[in-house]
Amino acid sequence: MNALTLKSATVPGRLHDVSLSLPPGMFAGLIGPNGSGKSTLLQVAAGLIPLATTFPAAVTWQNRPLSEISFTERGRLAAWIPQEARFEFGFTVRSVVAQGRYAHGDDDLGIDAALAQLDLTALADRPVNQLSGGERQRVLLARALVTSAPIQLWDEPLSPLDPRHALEVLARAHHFTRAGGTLLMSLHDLRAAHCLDYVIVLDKGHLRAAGKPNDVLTHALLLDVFGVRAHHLPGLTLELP
Ligand SMILES: Nc1ncnc2c1ncn2[C@@H]1O[C@H](COP(=O)(O)OP(=O)(O)OP(=O)(O)O)[C@@H](O)[C@H]1O
Repeated sequence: MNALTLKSATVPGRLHDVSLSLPPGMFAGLIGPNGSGKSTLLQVAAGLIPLATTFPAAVTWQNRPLSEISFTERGRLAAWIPQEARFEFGFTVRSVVAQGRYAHGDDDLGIDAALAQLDLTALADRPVNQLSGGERQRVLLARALVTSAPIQLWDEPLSPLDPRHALEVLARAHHFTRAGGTLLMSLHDLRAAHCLDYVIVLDKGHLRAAGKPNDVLTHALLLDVFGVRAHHLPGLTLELP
């Protein structure tokens, strides 16, 4: 079974004929320069942007066409984290995280654990629109994880996080995929992408390469797609204590 597939996904001017499939248990990184289509692809995968054409183009979750999955069931099967953690209203952190249980009948299951995992317990009663950027991002991560959805689609979640929180989120993500979940995460940190199971490279809306990081992140590709030279040098390595 595939957890997530895109077949010939096209959004005019943004994404061109992209096909990919991710099995359960895969932690995949989505990389590409600014404007290459990462956010667009994630929103297509989440069912938030309709495809320009239907058959044979399609998005499937667990081998089922998205069009045949009700919105409530979508809320149980997949979670999407937007690139920007913006909140218009001052709902409390706890109530925003609790939105992740909406598709489960607002049962409040796992909310305290998710708050603790994202280091938000002390902030639980604070209004979300008065938090720092990194704190707001952690609220979105907690809301996504509390859904228990087996498909997680995260748009640059690491960018606003400090080193310790970023490492903790990566550890949580690996734990999630080792337990059978599927995570597609966009990121700009190519060194972090190198540590994932699989990388997908977008360039100007086209799928440029996909596969194991060692096979895909070659010097030639990095120079051609990103315009950077890669060197393997000893440097600063960070890990959780
Ligand atoms: N709502 C929109 N309507 C029309 N075009 C859009 C819209 N959002 C993005 N685009 C365009 O689609 C292309 C892909 O944008 P997208 O946001 O998917 O790129 P990205 O790879 O996520 O970029 P970044 O690394 O800067 O976040 C860009 O050319 C962008 O200008």
